[in-house]
Amino acid sequence: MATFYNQIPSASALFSLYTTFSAIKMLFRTILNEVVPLYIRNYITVKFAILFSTYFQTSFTFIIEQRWDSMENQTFRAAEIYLPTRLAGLSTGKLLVGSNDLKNPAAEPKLALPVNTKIIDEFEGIHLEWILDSIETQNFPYEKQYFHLTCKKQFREKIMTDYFKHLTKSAEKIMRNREKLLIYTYNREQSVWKAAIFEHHTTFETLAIEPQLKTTMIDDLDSFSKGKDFFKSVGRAWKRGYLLYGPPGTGKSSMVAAIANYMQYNIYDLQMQSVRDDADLRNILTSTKNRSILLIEDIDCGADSTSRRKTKKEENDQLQKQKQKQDIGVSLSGLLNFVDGLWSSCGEERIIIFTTNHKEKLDQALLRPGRMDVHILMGYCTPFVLKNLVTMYLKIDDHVLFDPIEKLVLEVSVTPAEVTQQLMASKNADIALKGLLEYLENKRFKKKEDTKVEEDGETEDAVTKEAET
Ligand SMILES: Nc1ncnc2c1ncn2[C@@H]1O[C@H](COP(=O)(O)OP(=O)(O)OP(=O)(O)O)[C@@H](O)[C@H]1O
Repeated sequence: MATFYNQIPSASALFSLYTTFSAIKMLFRTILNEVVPLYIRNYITVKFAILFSTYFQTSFTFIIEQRWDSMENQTFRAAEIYLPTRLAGLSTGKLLVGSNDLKNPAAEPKLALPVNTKIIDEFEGIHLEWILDSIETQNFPYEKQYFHLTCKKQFREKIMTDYFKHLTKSAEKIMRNREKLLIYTYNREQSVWKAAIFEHHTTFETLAIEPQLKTTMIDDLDSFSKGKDFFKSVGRAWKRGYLLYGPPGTGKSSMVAAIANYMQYNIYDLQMQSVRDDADLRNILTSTKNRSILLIEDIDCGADSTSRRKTKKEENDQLQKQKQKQDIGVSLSGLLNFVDGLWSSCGEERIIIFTTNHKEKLDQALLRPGRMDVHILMGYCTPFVLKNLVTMYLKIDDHVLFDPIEKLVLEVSVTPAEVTQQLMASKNADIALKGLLEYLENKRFKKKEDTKVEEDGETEDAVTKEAET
């Protein structure tokens, strides 16, 4: 009777079987490699893989890349905003935590998306798995990230039609309720925008400007933010351009802060010097988000259009500026053309703000009608602005020194920055206002002196000319 032990082949029989099988396998592989060309072998392998995945795979994966058609992919952006809300309380295995709140180091750290970690979401009972992945590429200026969103194959349509809508709507809601605004500056070395928390507390309530200007600005911003359909109906891009001009210290930056706080828009603060060329500019602009402000300060580095003879120093300055302009590879009007063209096709709800201390020096291309929608003069203090500042800083609305100070404000050009500096000198209204009065009197005295020197100079010139002739 054959026992179990009798049926087990001997070790030598097993070894000879193994060597025979290996030899056949090697022979088959050699024939295959020599007879069948590589591309046919690859083709067969791919076909097999597709066949197996189609018939046996039950899941479906959406891939969401950072860029879409060389623009920032808004679906990717929405996922980036939405997914951190799915992290708290979930056992993802690992979490990224951090804070960039410099003002409050003890602030509770925020959660961010770790790379290569599964994040689970659920939508109308459908189980979804998100993974953020990244690869380094040579073509892309920095690491390229993308999301994998996996669901059961049968829910593919539902996810396409309903879940992505839910994702973008949720992201929009989160953005609207976000408590802190961000200010981005462009890092030329890494070709990325770097964010910091924007904590400029100026609002339209604390900005001392003429009431008419305040109302105009607020109305303009309101109609802009509600103007999606209007802009569409007249075939224009949903964007608004403001040119803020006026002497230093008249509140141009404060106005930008008031606009950002009112609209709840992040600011992209662009230094033209950090732009290398058109390709760089395209990258810079396409990586800015909707509902934001593109701010370009002190743009008066264009050619001086005034006919006044320049001093040696001014000529040197201009040469330097022209050189810088060549170095940066894009001109301001080039930027404008770009913004007009590019943002008309891809951006929505954008504000662009230029500031300058010398409107008269600006390139005419900038001032052409239709370029900057609204030109706003941020001027010297008027009696109204002065009173407004005093009320804000000293919490008083009347004082015996008001009258002489108001008269002086009409005589000398004083900026709100100068006035606030004097008002900050003391919390005591008598001391602060006395200081302001003296400051203005000094200014008036200096102005008179300067006028006298100028007049004397002109008389001397006339006398010299007469003597020469
Ligand atoms: N209209 C204003 N209302 C209230 N505060 C103001 C106003 N203008 C200026 N200030 C005060 O003066 C400071 C400097 O003003 P700001 O930087 O806004 O001026 P600016 O016109 O942008 O100057 P620059 O051209 O030098 O950049 C502000 O921090 C603010 O305290």
